[in-house]
Amino acid sequence: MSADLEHIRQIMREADCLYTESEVEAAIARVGAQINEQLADSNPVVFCVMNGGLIFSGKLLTHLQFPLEASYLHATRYRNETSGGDLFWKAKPEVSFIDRDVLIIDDILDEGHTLGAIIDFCKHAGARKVHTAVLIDKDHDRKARPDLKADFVGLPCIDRYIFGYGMDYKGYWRNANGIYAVKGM
Ligand SMILES: O=P(O)(O)OC[C@H]1O[C@H](OP(=O)(O)OP(=O)(O)O)[C@H](O)[C@@H]1O
Ligand SMILES: Nc1nc2[nH]cnc2c(=O)[nH]1
Repeated sequence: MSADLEHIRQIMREADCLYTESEVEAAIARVGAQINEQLADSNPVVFCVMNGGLIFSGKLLTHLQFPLEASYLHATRYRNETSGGDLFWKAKPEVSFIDRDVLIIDDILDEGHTLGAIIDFCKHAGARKVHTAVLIDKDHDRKARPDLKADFVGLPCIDRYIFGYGMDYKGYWRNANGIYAVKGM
């Protein structure tokens, strides 16, 4: 069924901007500097978590000034909905990372099921060390593993459903050039 584009446009018109483009870009640059400090000698395999991690990964990668291999994996829990279900692997990593450092880049750490499962997968598959970077860490007490923190975090976020910079509303507005919260959610 095709989307109701008027509804999709209305979501953007009525959304609250939580972070502007320049605030997000500054956060990405900060995360890039931290990763440069900590991982420059680790020769990591860097995995973008599709789809949401696409924009953060692309922008973050250009800040990284050391040798690395970049690839992607695709795991989804929300599948274009606004509440999550079971994690579904659409594409497991194809680049070998046995005994290598891995850096996982995703857009958001919300309840943390997705990142937790990806970390477990990489560890069981033989990664030497798994590092994680997220653009947004959502602030609430529903974390699947309260001790699971991302190593690198761009920005904190209030407990609302957000979109932009890779994050979608029903598959749309991943292209929004700021971080927006859906009205009433
Ligand atoms: O911390 P969690 O509650 O597990 O949620 C975070 C995950 O949810 C989104 O993925 P989604 O399943 O929506 O797929 P997408 O990347 O294609 O948007 C996002 O990209 C994270 O990977
Ligand atoms: N787009 C989007 N995806 C998510 N996945 C988990 N939480 C969120 C959220 O707030 N927005």
